[in-house]
Amino acid sequence: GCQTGATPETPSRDLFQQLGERSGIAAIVEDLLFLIVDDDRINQQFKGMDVARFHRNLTDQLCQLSGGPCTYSGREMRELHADMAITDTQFNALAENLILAMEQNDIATGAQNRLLKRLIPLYPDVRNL
Ligand code: HEM
Repeated sequence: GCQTGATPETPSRDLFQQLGERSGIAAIVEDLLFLIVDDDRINQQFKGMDVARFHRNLTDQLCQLSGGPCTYSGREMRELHADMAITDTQFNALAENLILAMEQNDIATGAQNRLLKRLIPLYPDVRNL
């Protein structure tokens, strides 16, 4: 579960709030999915994926990374992306789409950047470096 309740304010908690809590993050991930499907730089990679599972797991991951009360229960990042041969261009394309999705959901630029900063450590795993 991912409940929101009376919890002391911490910097990480604050990012979760700025993203609109789990429901706000779920809306961002939904918009991200539409952008991915429209983006010829990356959409072929996502052909045949389980959309509902992707939505749930990425939402939980971003919720947890932003300091929210969620636990990511999807597959391990390196293992999951290992056979995809993801290029820098494709990684950047996904990041660009995430930024666009956050823009569409009126997320403040500072909050956008703070989330991106927390995703950067996953770069070597996603690119299998
Ligand atoms: C920081 C960057 C990234 C993060 C945090 C991330 C995270 C995730 C997460 C949480 C899932 C769902 C895991 C699950 O269902 O068990 C996923 C699935 C997937 N990711 Fe990534 N990802 C990133 C970058 C990329 C890039 C750049 C690509 C390709 C362009 C990509 C391609 C995929 C595909 C195709 C799936 C679906 C696999 C399937 O369900 O068959 N990811 N990713």
